[in-house]
Amino acid sequence: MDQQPILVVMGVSGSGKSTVAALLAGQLGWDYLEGDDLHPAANVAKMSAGIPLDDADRWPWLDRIAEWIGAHEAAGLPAVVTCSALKRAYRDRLAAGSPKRVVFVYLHGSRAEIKDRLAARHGHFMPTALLDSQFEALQPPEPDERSITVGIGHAPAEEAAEIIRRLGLAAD
Ligand SMILES: Nc1ncnc2c1ncn2[C@@H]1O[C@H](COP(=O)(O)OP(=O)(O)OP(=O)(O)O)[C@@H](O)[C@H]1O
Ligand SMILES: O=C(O)[C@H](O)[C@@H](O)[C@H](O)[C@H](O)CO
Repeated sequence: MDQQPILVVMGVSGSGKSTVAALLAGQLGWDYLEGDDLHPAANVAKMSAGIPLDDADRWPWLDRIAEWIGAHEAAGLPAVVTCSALKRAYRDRLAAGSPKRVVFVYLHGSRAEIKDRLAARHGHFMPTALLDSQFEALQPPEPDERSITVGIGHAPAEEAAEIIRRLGLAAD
């Protein structure tokens, strides 16, 4: 890779984005953004009420994340950010400002596996009932996108190590 990347850790709710991305950012010593922190309050209220977000809800949120990515592009800094980035059009928006540096890391797992994890997770606004809608919206990365797909069947530290190895990144 010519320049150090800006990694967008993506996938449905409960696939492990926050867990794996925090490990990655810590090990690499890179800036980290939890994408959920940029949701407008109305989006969080909607999800908390068990109503899936639609495109109109997501665009302003994606634009905020794209702005954060853009700042790292402008500064020449590597970074890690979590974002479900479920649809191709969302990813194209996120990568538009730095097409050579954004790499999507898609955490891929079965509905059953993720449902179990969500059922065991507490204190998070996203209800398990929204998982079906997440899979309905999901468009996995296509071959022409800069991405890697990582299976979620391993321990978080192993997933982070796999990502670092496959992308040829050096941990701090
Ligand atoms: N590799 C893993 N093995 C086992 N459990 C995991 C793994 N990765 C994450 N988990 C657990 O699964 C749950 C979901 O993980 P996490 O919150 O990181 O997912 P997420 O994709 O960020 O979800 P959301 O988009 O809803 O915020 C958490 O309780 C987490 O501790
Ligand atoms: O795109 C979406 O439908 C939502 O934004 C969710 O995916 C959340 O951001 C998050 O993953 C829940 O915790």
